[in-house]
This record gives sequence, structure tokens and C-alpha cells, in this order.
Amino acid sequence: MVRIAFFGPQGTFTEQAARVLAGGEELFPVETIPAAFEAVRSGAADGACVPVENSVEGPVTATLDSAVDGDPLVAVAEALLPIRFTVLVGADRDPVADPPRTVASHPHALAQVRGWLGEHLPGAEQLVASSTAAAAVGVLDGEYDAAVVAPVAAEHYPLKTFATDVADLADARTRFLLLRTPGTLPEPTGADRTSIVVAAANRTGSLAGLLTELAMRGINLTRLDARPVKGDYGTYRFFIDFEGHVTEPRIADALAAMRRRSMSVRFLGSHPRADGVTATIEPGAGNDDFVAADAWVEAVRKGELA
Ligand SMILES: O=C(O)C(=O)C[C@]1(C(=O)O)C=C[C@@H](O)C=C1
Repeated sequence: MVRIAFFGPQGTFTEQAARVLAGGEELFPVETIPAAFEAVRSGAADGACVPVENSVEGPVTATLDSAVDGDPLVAVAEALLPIRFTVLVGADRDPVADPPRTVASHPHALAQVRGWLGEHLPGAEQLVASSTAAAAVGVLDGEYDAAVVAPVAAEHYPLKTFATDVADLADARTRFLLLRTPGTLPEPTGADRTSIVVAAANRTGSLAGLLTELAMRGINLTRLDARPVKGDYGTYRFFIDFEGHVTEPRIADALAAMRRRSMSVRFLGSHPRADGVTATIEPGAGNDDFVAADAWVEAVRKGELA
């Protein structure tokens, strides 16, 4: 039986994403994002579902760091979920007569409801939990008075709903990845995303040079994040996402050029985009153009063309 680990416990947004991404595979929760990676690396799971970025709070740094520490894993699929929260309190609490004094959640969740908490629970101390669902467990255990959770958590835990549809920004979304060990790549669809992490030399123009390789080939960048290299103050790795699939000649050409320009590149996957946005192809930068240009060089080498 194929088993997929997800960042849990039960009732996280990540579990919802895993249900979208895992076609009937058995799901099991793990407590942390590094544990989800480790489950695949150790062979305890065949895949893992983790959050990677949120449209309000940005990158999920535990996911980025786990992608570089340890054996390579690749993303084979992604899901994009709209994010709106439910606030839960203990089953016996009357939240109007006895307002919560503490409210807990994942840091990304707290950041997305800062305004709402300031208005509706101004006196409550905000505490960080390992995930939204872990905050619900904390309310059950008497550790916190309230939890900011995914709507499905209300079905998993015997708690009282204090508020629903909570979000400071109506259009908030989080993107999630399904990770596996490197192997068969998903087929290209024309609406794909490729992800790499690059260690660029600490030299003038080295990052600009890498990005220029994409720009020169008309490849649209979709994300750029920097993370510090641990234990080496002032040096960074760059997480670069762009449109296209590694099996396309134009993408392969760009990857090879970036490989030449950097100290190291780790391929993090090519997979269909959840939003279905098709790749922009600039004039002269299509796959056919690359193939035709290579054929022309080959003909010149053979003396068939002047
Ligand atoms: O705690 C959860 O429910 C998660 O799945 C994590 C996470 C995140 O990392 O951003 C996912 C979606 C929401 O943006 C809030 C928290």
C-alpha cells in the first residue's frame, strides 16, 4: 500500500491538500515538516505533503530548509487552497462571558488573522503552535483557550466554534507540494512549474547572471526566495521557480547554463501548476526554435552549411 505522510496532526490545511493530491493513497500525519521529509527519505512513506508558500506570509521556511538538508526529494504535484479560518474554543467555554485569554496557531495562520484578532480578541495573548490542528489539540488539553484552525478541524476535535470564515485578506491562498524520491517525472502539460535551489558564488552579479539565463530565454520567473546557508554568515541559497518543464529543450538549455554559473544546483521538481497558467513563450524562444537552432549548429559542424 502506498502511504503519504502529511504535516499534521489530523485537521490541518495540509491534510486537505493531501486529500486533493493523493489519488486514493493512504494518508498518515506527522508532527513536523522535517518529519514529513524524513518519512520519505527513510522509506517509511512513499510521498509527503507539505505547505510551501502562502500569499500573505510568504515562504514556509521549514519546507525550504528541509528541501536542502538531506537526500534530494522532488515535487511531483502541487495544490493551491483558499485559506479562511475557523476559531475554536473549549466545548464548555462561553466565549462572550469568558473571552479567551490565549489564542494559538501556526505562525502563518496568526499572521493571516492579525487584524481579526486585534478587533475580536484584543486582550488575548497570541501563542505559536506547531500547526493549526496542533493548536486545536492544545485547546483540548487545556494548554490554550482558543485556536485558529482550518475549517475541517472543527469536525475532528470536540471543541466549540467561536467564529468561521475568518481572514484579513479575502484572497489568501497556500500552495502545497507532493514530494517523492527522484524517479519518473510527471508528463509536461504546457502549464508546468520547475523548481531549483542554487548556491550562487558571493561575487558581484552572480544572482543577476543566473536570472539573466532565464530572461534571455524568455522564461518567466514565478518565485525567488533566499535562505541563509546555516553556519556560514552572509551566504545564501536561492530558491528559484519558473515556468516550464525540465523535459523541454528551452528549459534544459537554461538549467545547463545555470549549472555552469553556480556552485551547486539541486533540482526540486517539474510538475503541472495548480492554477493551470500556461507558460509564456517569447518569439524565438519556443522549444521548436531551440531544436531548430541546435540542428543548424550541427549542420554547420558537418560542413553542410556555411
Ligand atoms: O497548520 C496548518 O494547518 C498547515 O497546513 C500549515 C499552514 C502554513 O504553513 O501556511 C497552511 C496553510 C495556512 O496558511 C496556515 C498554516
